[in-house]
Amino acid sequence: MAETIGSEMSSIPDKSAKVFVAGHRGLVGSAIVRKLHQLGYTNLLLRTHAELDLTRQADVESFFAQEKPVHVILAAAKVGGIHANNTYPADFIAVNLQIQTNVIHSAYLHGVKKLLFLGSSCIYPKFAPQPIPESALLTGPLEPTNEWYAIAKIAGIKTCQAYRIQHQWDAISGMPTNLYGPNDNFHPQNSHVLPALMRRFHEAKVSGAEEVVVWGSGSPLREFLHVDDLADACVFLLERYSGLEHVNIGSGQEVTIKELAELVKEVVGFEGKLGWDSTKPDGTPRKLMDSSKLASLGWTPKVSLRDGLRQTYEWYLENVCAASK
Ligand SMILES: NC(=O)C1=CN([C@@H]2O[C@H](COP(=O)(O)OP(=O)(O)OC[C@H]3O[C@@H](n4cnc5c(N)ncnc54)[C@H](OP(=O)(O)O)[C@@H]3O)[C@@H](O)[C@H]2O)C=CC1
Ligand SMILES: C[C@H]1O[C@H](OP(=O)(O)OP(=O)(O)OC[C@H]2O[C@@H](n3cnc4c(=O)[nH]c(N)nc43)[C@H](O)[C@@H]2O)[C@@H](O)[C@@H](O)C1=O
Repeated sequence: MAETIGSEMSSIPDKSAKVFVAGHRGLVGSAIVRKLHQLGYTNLLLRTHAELDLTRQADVESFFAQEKPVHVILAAAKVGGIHANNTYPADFIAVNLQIQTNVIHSAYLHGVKKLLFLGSSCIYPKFAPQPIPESALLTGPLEPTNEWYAIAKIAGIKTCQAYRIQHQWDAISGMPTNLYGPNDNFHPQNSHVLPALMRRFHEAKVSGAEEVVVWGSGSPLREFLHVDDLADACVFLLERYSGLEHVNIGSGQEVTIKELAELVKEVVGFEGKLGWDSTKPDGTPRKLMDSSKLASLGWTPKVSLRDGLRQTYEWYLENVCAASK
């Protein structure tokens, strides 16, 4: 199976073609919608979860039969941080398998030209070589706190590959690293680390608390990518990549959780102390992705972690805090 940029299956999309962005109100989907609008795409097909529950196979089939989108970006999923993944394993495996199987199969059946599936860096083995190349997939045991979600995401990559091999259908997969930005989930327990800390530091600053408690040991390393960069990479892949293998999408910017906590503390302006809750899991010790394949196709990220944090905090103040007053 050829892995080419600009192969027969890949063509630069017509900007008036109908593009279905599944999950358009989430962190990733909303950034992809902003990027598509910015690039001049005029015919976006959008449905809220309440309007179309993607776990319902018959509804998904009717939707595709009626709407006949030309391209699909699948950014709808059950998503959460380490605590949510560890607490709701059945939801993370079942909902994600259902959504992706329904959407991929219906898209294929109803003549979609190209589909982009999004996985996650947690698909790789817990002790994968660093930085992690695409070829590390399925070479070792997974991190237990998110293995259910990872198994669903691995099945998504394999489903895209199977449809490509059997039907010569243009389904591709992108593997984003840890993301952050506007429209993130700021839930105190179920969110990812960056929005969780932003909220906790902000609330501590407002209440005059002396200490903010951060989970785990502070030693795990994480690579963060601003969601606007991710959205840019997704459209880049949709327009230019057509290959069997999934593509890593990272920033190359890696920090320890302790460094992240100190950076968020500074951006928010909290002047108290940091405490550590060692009863909470650390998860994977390190997951820096090797994004050289994407770089070799011509894509590079633009937003630094410090600038991205400042912009996200402004967004949080204007949209989450202001809305709750
Ligand atoms: N956030 C991150 O750090 C990372 C995310 N990713 C991947 O990016 C993709 C998007 O994640 P992200 O934007 O963060 O997630 P969000 O939780 O912010 O958004 C997910 C979206 O999917 C929708 N959705 C969930 N279930 C259903 C359903 N049954 N039917 C229809 N819509 C549904 C949600 O709608 P509603 O809220 O109404 O339920 C929401 O709009 C996922 O595939 C995720 O795995 C990959 C790596 C890192
Ligand atoms: C994107 C990725 O996200 C998940 O994996 P993760 O990278 O481990 O996610 P996380 O952001 O929740 O935590 C990162 C680190 O940060 C520490 N940490 C400190 N304090 C808080 C805190 O307050 N909240 C959270 N959530 N973590 C905290 C936490 O203990 C851990 O060491 C996957 O489940 C999976 O969904 C996936 O693909």
